[in-house]
Amino acid sequence: MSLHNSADLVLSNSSSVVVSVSESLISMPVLLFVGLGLIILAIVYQLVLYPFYFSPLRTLPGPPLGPNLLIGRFRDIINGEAGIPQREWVKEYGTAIRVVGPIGIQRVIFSSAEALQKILSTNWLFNPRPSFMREVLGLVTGYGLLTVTGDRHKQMRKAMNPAFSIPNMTAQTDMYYKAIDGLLAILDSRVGKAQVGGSVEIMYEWMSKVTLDIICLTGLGYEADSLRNPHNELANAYEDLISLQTGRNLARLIAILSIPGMSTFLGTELAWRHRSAISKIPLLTQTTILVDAMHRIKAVSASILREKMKEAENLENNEDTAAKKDIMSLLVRARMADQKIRGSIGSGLGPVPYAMSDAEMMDQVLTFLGAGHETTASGLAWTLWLLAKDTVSQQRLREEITPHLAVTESDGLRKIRLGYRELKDLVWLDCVVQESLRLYPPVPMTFRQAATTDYVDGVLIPKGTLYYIPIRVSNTLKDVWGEDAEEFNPSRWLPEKNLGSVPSTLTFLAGPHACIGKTMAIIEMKAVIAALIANFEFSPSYEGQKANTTAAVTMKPKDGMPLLLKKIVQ
Ligand code: HEM
Repeated sequence: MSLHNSADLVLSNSSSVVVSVSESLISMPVLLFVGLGLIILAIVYQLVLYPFYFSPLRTLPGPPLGPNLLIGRFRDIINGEAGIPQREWVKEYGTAIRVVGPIGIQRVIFSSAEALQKILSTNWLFNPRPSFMREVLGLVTGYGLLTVTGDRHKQMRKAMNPAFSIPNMTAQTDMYYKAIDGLLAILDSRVGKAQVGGSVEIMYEWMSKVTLDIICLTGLGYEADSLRNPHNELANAYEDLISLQTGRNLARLIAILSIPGMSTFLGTELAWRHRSAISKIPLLTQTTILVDAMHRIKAVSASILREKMKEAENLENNEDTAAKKDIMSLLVRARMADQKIRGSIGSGLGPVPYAMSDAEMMDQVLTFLGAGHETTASGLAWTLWLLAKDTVSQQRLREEITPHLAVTESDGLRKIRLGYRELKDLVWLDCVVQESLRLYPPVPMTFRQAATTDYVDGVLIPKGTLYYIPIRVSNTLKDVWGEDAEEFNPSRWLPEKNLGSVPSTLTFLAGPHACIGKTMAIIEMKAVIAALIANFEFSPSYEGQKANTTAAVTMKPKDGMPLLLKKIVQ
């Protein structure tokens, strides 16, 4: 209403209307002023008053809050190598520190084994993954085991544990070798073409392909063959997804997903159909690449799951179908068995077993692909980098492995056919893989959030506090690992060094949310590394090459890790 119109109203109406209209005219700017004042006060409170003067955490040591109170230490975190600014802060300020991030959000870093044990194991139910993390993980890895908490997590984990048992892992090792043979053949031909000087290969890309092929076969019984088929839809979609993974994009995604309902919307068909319109909104341009990639991944996953269910039914009906050993087949069959018991128990007789819904099964497919692919690929790329720089360890590994691998007549390559037990018994291989996973943990950090107010390490932690779980920091603490904690020294894992008394690394985390795929990842890494080292010599691709990490959810080499490969003459 314009001022002119209001004046007409004053003249033509009763006195009560005159009063109320003139009051509203007076109160409007006042209201605006008060509103603005409150917003400024809230900002000052959040950025200055609370962290400096009121927070119970203000007495904890830590890096200074400034220089820019709006973004806190965000610039150090985003520009630094994953986990390294935090390591420096822990060295300088101690085992319980406070770091203030963007918009005044405080995070606490505990690095003592006791505190981490309390947060991750003893009191795990009161320290769930924070919701921003569940939103991000849910969008890219489905709302499976990585996002659920409490009783739902317990049920789901119980249903899934048997599929990841050692006997199942042992039965699966054969399934790795098809993909590994394919990788050896491709690299051999590329190195052969390059002749004397060897060939520079972007190792992260190869590791990403071989691990995708392996997880598809072992996890889902699906032949992706991304190594040989550059147009494989799943591999292409994952390539798009991986290309988005930088710290900055992750920070942007977290900001977008903090809008209520956003993560659900981005996962819908509607968002996918209108992705080109959505991409015009500046902050959402990258997000639509993610929406599209996830749409393609979900379409393939849904068809894999449908296939599994059909196979399981055929098996039930004694049709000519062999029982598949991949994890999804095991889960589908276990679910059928549970559903049968549920049906026969009827109402009220005994405990009804939990059976995953179709949607939950679908989320597990996405979780296996998301959690089991890039992590292992990063672990492999870092291991090759460390071996490329440490030629003595590389040669020692070759000498240990070579007698166990037979040369094939046709191509002169040493093919790996070792089983779970044999891989486990190769001592130096174990030392190398453990040490690489310690120094370059593919997941360098994670988060938890205090659901209740509690004391940790004698510090009062208010409800809602964000815990930065310092995986890489904890793996390289000098107090625990010795003066050479930040160096690659596989021999620290030799049985005679008796590391048994030292707490294990946090690479796969600890407690009820610890990685379910740990054994699988380690066997897979060993099999790939053994085959590569037996056939090729690895060295840095140029003088002065350095490892550049980029970290969103996983820590990868920024440049894809170019390494020089030369064939070992058998
Ligand atoms: C080197 C490879 C791997 C590393 C370093 C790794 C690391 C981790 C870490 C640190 C977590 C805990 C995350 C958190 O709670 O914030 C985790 C959880 C998980 N990982 Fe892995 N992982 C690897 C491979 C795999 C593989 C091969 C699979 C499965 C096929 C897998 C499946 C999972 C699942 C399902 C969870 C959630 C467990 C739960 O909350 O109960 N991971 N992983």
